[in-house]
Amino acid sequence: MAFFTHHVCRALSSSAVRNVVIKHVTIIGGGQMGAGIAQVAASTGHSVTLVDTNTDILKAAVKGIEGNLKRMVKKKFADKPEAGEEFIQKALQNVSTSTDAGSVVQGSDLVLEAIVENLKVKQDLFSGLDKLAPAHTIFASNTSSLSITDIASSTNRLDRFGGLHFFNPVPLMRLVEVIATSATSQETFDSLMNFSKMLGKTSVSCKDTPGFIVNRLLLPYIMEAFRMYERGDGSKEDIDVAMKLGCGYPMGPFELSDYVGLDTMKFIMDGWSADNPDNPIFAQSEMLNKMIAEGKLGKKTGEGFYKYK
Ligand SMILES: CCCCCCC[C@H](O)CC(=O)SCCNC(=O)CCNC(=O)[C@H](O)C(C)(C)COP(=O)([O-])OP(=O)([O-])OC[C@H]1O[C@@H](n2cnc3c(N)ncnc32)[C@H](O)[C@@H]1OP(=O)([O-])[O-]
Ligand SMILES: NC(=O)c1ccc[n+]([C@@H]2O[C@H](COP(=O)([O-])OP(=O)(O)OC[C@H]3O[C@@H](n4cnc5c(N)ncnc54)[C@H](O)[C@@H]3O)[C@@H](O)[C@H]2O)c1
Repeated sequence: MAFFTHHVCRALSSSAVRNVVIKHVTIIGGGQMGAGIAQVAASTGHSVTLVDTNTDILKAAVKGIEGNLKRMVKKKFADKPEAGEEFIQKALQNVSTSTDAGSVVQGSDLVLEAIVENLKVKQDLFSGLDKLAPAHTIFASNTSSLSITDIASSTNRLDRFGGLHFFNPVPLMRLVEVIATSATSQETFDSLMNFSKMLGKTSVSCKDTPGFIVNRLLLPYIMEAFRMYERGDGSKEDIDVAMKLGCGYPMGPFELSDYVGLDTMKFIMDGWSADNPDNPIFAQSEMLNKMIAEGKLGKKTGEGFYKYK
């Protein structure tokens, strides 16, 4: 019944609003995820403005995008290097950068954030942009597990707000979770689904429940791997090999944690601990806290559970 009511309400509340065809995209946060999403959007013909507060990060992001495109083109256009070069140049021409989100959102159909996993910071960002973006602009968050409803509550565009959760590395991972809150209009949801399709991704529809689908299952698995290691029940190498060869996973839990970034893992974990203080699955990991205090954040800093140099 609730499901039926929800869908009828979504359909009614938004009947006057047209679908937004997303062509111009502002992506906020030029880190691992923002740069990856920018790469895929630009290579599929969207015009992209990538925003970060840090100009060095923006330079590194564009350089990384170019490097990744070259890697991909080598394989895809093996017999046609000139067409490959043209593809790279076209994609790069679709990307511009800025340190001021407020000045670039006017022309955007979609504003997608991939900044730090912190509710207050995301809310502050969107509440400011809500006053500057055109009425038709859809806002979306790439949050790993914060509530989309909570992030959207900082704006006056609840019907034009949803979640678009990409996976790392964005150019290779085929899934996007599309999240609708109870206030997201059917048109907004359809536009986000269609955008994911235009990026060449497969989408699944998710409710705005903690961790959506993937992270609700992934987080307890990774945390249990940490506990096994902390108890001395297995070495990190053996646990990684076991999960790769025993389950066919491309990376073991420690390799994957280094890949995601241990700071991001902790931001995610802290959110779950705060909301579920009595659930041992989400209890703090002293090992993780110590590694972060030592600046070992994983692949991005050259060391996490493993060394990368
Ligand atoms: C406590 C909290 C826990 C929750 C955490 C949640 C985080 C988040 O919300 C959700 C996630 O994302 S969860 C995370 C979800 N993610 C996962 O679970 C990831 C699991 N890992 C994997 O799927 C694989 O290991 C990879 C796909 C990463 C690499 O593949 P591989 O076979 O092991 O290694 P390879 O041989 O090196 O690369 C193969 C080819 O790819 C090419 N290439 C590589 N990187 C590239 C890039 N960035 N761009 C473009 N291209 C790139 C490379 O050049 C090569 O091409 P070639 O033409 O053949 O030379
Ligand atoms: N790392 C992953 O595997 C992964 C996967 C899916 C989703 N996510 C989510 O995506 C988001 C970003 O993760 P990431 O791994 O790319 O982080 P990251 O640390 O690599 O990048 C975040 C970037 O945001 C910038 N930033 C922070 N506040 C900003 C602001 N107010 N305005 C503009 N830029 C700002 C930072 O300078 C940084 O470059 C998080 O919400 C994370 O939970 C991460």
